[in-house]
Parts: sequence; C-alpha cells; structure tokens
Amino acid sequence: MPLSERRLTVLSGPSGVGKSTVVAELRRAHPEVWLSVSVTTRRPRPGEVHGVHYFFVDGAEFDRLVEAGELLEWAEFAGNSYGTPREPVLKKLAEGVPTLLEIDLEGARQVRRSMPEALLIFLAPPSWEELEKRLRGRGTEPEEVIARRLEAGRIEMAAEDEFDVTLVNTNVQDVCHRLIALMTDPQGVTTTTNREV
Ligand SMILES: Nc1ncnc2c1ncn2[C@@H]1O[C@H](COP(=O)(O)OP(=O)(O)OP(=O)(O)O)[C@@H](O)[C@H]1O
Ligand SMILES: Nc1nc2c(ncn2[C@@H]2O[C@H](COP(=O)(O)O)[C@@H](O)[C@H]2O)c(=O)[nH]1
Repeated sequence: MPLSERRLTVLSGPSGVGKSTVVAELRRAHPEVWLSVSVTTRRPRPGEVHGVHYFFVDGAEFDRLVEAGELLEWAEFAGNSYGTPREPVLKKLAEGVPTLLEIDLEGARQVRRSMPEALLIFLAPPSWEELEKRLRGRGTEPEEVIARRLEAGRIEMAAEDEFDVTLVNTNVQDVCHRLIALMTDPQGVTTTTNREV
C-alpha cells in the first residue's frame, strides 16, 4: 500500500516514555508523515513554540473549542486540558497524507470509538524504574507534577491491552523503524495486542 493511503495512527503511552522523542525522530527520517498539533491549556516549556509544539490557549478558549465541536478528541491530563483540532486531521486524511496523533489514553479511547479504523500504538518503557528516571531526568516538571504524571502512568500502563500494538522504547531508532513499518503495512496488524519488544 503506498504511504499516501495509510490510515490514521495514534501513539500513546505514559508520560516520559519517549513519545515526543520518537515522533521527532520519525518526522526527521520521514517528513512525509504529518503530526497533528494539539491545543493545550498547559504553559509552554522553555523552547516550545506556539503553533509548532502546541497551540497554547487559556481555559475559556479551550472550552469554546469543545463546545463548538472543533476537537476530534480531548482530555484532562495531570491538571491541564489537551485536544486534537478536528479539521486539519480530516483534511490530511482526505488528502491521503499519513497522519499521526500523539495523545493520552483517554484521547486514544475516543479516537477508537469515532474512527475505529485508526491504528492504536502503545509505547511502553523498558521498566517502571526507567520511566521514572526519564521523566525526572527531563527536568521539565516540579515533583508534584511528576507524581501526578506517574499516577496517570500507572493507569495508562494497565490499559496496554486496549492497543493494537505495543512498542517498547528501549532504542529510539528501533522504535522508529517499527513505527514506520506499521504505518506502511497496517494489514499486518492483528486485532489482539501484539507486543513487539
Ligand atoms: N529510548 C530512550 N532511551 C533513553 N532516554 C529516552 C529514550 N526515549 C526518550 N528518552 C528521554 O526520556 C525523556 C522523556 O522523553 P519525552 O519527552 O519524549 O517523553 P514523552 O512520552 O513525550 O512525555 P510526555 O508525555 O510527558 O510529553 C527525555 O529526556 C528523552 O530524552
Ligand atoms: N487526549 C490528548 N492528549 C494529548 C494531546 N496532546 C498531547 N497529549 C498528551 O498529554 C500528555 C501530556 O503532554 P505534555 O506535552 O504536557 O507532556 C501526553 O500523554 C501527551 O501525549 C491531545 O491533543 N489530546
């Protein structure tokens, strides 16, 4: 199947597992993949750019987008709201552009319901200890936020079976190769969870 005919792919996994790192590498190697830019009420981290990493909005604007039906999915995560603008995703899919969403478990569940043809991939850490190490090592959140993210991470880890495939993020390059292979040949994916270590 040519890349242009591929379906929507969702990448989820606990905070700190390496989703953004994997997506950045994937886009470097495969610029033809389009990544949805989410809306969030979270404050920007140093270096994050409005319109590139996120659309940073306040709570009132987020509520307006929800009420106007402008979000394909949305969720609260660790004290902030996050959502996927609907129109750009539908446009890219209609154009046949391979489309990737990097979203949390609740968002993935909503996409599963509204677009059951989407491929849902769970990114797992090599171990819980390594996840904690990565999240703390990133140094972007204070300890109380890290604790909330780890609490959410326990719930996300318990939901791995809801996904079509699990990729364990031991090596970023390996994960990228597997991810692009899955986007290239989604027919090879069975409906039961397929853990690729
Ligand atoms: N395979 C890997 N081995 C070691 N460190 C990694 C690996 N992948 C990512 N990291 C590191 O882990 C940290 C968290 O990665 P990243 O920010 O990409 O996670 P995330 O899943 O996008 O988190 P969040 O959901 O909180 O945004 C970063 O410091 C990153 O450099
Ligand atoms: N349901 C959604 N979740 C999203 C979206 N964009 C990002 N996320 C997820 O939120 C957490 C925290 O992200 P961070 O940038 O603050 O570390 C993480 O799991 C992201 O995948 C979205 O549009 N919808």
